[in-house]
Amino acid sequence: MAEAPSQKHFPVSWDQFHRDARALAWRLAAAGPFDSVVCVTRGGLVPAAIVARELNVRMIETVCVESYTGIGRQGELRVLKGISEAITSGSNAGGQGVLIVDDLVDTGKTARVVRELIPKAHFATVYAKPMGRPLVDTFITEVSQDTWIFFPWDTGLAFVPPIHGGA
Ligand SMILES: O=P(O)(O)OC[C@H]1O[C@H](OP(=O)(O)OP(=O)(O)O)[C@H](O)[C@@H]1O
Ligand SMILES: Nc1nc2[nH]cnc2c(=O)[nH]1
Ligand SMILES: [Mg+2]
Repeated sequence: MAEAPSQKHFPVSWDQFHRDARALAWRLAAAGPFDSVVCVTRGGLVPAAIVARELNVRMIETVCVESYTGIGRQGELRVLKGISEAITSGSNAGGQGVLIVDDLVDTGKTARVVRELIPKAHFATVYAKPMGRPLVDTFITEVSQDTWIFFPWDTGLAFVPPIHGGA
């Protein structure tokens, strides 16, 4: 898969991701309470599970978005499934008391589209890049715009050649 030459790599292990998602939950505990969690698929599924467990939220919804087709390759953004009215009705109108969770914000395109669907919701991500940062209410770690984050569900153990060369 082709990627921009200046791209730095930021690999995240399961352990690290769990710690960071739990740190996000600690921060969100002070920003709530939240009646429901909306996760932005697919990357938001794992952090949403961790955050919902920590905050004892059992009402979980998805908003299904398709955007990136490879490392650093953003295609046209399509919302494949919107947010159920059950989540945004009554006292939760407009997204009041609703928490949106995604793994990261990069250009902010995904966050902007999801926010339009549910403007009063609180938007949280584990990681943020500078362009998308203004669209997020709460996040844990910022990485530079030219960094590509590799999540544990996208990676696996592999041989690394020794520094001195050869095997
Ligand atoms: O701020 P943006 O530039 O819009 O990028 C952020 C989005 O990109 C990734 O999703 P992706 O489209 O790769 O799909 P996935 O969640 O199914 O992996 C990530 O999970 C965010 O949702
Ligand atoms: N895995 C991954 N998906 C992304 N989508 C947009 N930016 C990123 C990134 O840095 N890593
Ligand atoms: Mg995503």
